[in-house]
Amino acid sequence: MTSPTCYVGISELFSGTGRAGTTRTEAVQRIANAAILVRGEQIEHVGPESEVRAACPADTRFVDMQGKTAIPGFVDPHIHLVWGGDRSGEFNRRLHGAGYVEIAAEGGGIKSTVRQTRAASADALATKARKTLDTMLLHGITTIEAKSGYGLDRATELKQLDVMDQLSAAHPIEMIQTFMGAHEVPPEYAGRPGDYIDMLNQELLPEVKERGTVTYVDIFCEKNVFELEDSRKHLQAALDHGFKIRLHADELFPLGGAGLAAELGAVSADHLVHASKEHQRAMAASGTIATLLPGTSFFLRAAYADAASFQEAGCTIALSTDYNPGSSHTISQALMMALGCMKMGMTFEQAFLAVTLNAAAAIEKADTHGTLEPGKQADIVFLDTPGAMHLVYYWGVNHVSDVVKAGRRVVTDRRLITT
Ligand SMILES: N=CN[C@@H](CCC(=O)O)C(=O)O
Ligand SMILES: [Zn+2]
Repeated sequence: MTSPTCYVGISELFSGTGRAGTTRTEAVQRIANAAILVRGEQIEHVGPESEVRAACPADTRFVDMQGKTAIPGFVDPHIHLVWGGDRSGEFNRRLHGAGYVEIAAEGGGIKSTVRQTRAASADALATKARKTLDTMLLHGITTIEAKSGYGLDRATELKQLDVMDQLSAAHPIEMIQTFMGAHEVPPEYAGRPGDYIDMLNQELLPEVKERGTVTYVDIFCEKNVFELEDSRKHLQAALDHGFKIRLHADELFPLGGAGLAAELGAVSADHLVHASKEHQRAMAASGTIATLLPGTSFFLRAAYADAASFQEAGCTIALSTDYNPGSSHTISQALMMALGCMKMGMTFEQAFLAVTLNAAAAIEKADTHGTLEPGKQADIVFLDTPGAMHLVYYWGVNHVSDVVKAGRRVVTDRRLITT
């Protein structure tokens, strides 16, 4: 058996507690002068340093973290990882006054990335996505949900999934895969979203299921994209094929996607800027996580979801960057916490749980991920700060200095360890 490692000299350990998503912000613990004992891939003990040292076996290797803060690795439960090209020109057009919907209607937006993703080789897509994963790891993200959805045809959707398989096997970041063939209506099916959904249901869902690597099916349930009936049809077909489901819901218009998510028992409904109170309550009753995406609101200069309203309705709230080339080109979960606190009325504790334990719940990993507790996977981020509060208090700065993923050190002193 491998010798355990004990991380000592931790000025503050800050973590949620428990094995399920929570609305209880008291579910955070703060331990001053802490230590963490790790054996193999798991945490064996956390607590005050003197207590943990007393529990360490004789062959323990001690690593002095020199006053850093320890938190669980960030989980990001909504990532558009694999895509080609660049939309900075479109972004500049928006700064000059063009609207996101206006650009999309002209064939830009998601469709522009689809063209560039179709044209790119799998190798080029993998190289670009690997760099993104490296940047995420350096910012403390240790687990993500990653979607296809910039192909919108069989070959390119499968190419995206192939790239995800390749990166999943090679990169320390743990990846849960989602098929999002229904991200937009492709040009070949313009004006015929129902026919496209039929094709996805009959041809692609069985083939994707066969791969065995994809957990979820997601859809952009939105006015003039996939409206409620097409969304219901696709999601029901996904459930029938044995997938779990998640939705982009009520982002730009109050269509009722949040209600559909609750009705069908979706694991998560995301965006939710325009979700009605009735649908928020329905989501709470169905246990559907509310994954809020403040980076998108920021980047589109749009309204923010009302976190207090979801909290009051009893929803478990997660936060995600929604990393993508058009509406939220960022990988910083710390920045999402800052936006959650400053723009959505969240407390620090709520925002912290939303990027750790509740984000893990949004990908059904809360029993093993998202907190620093005995028996959980040893996904640990060390911050070069006197406490976790600096994630928001000293905002816009990457404070991550060291990362341990599944018990293995993968970032040391802000540098990736490549093995
Ligand atoms: N809402 C739809 N999809 C993305 C936007 C993708 C894009 O603009 O490329 C989102 O999650 O925000
Ligand atoms: Zn998205």
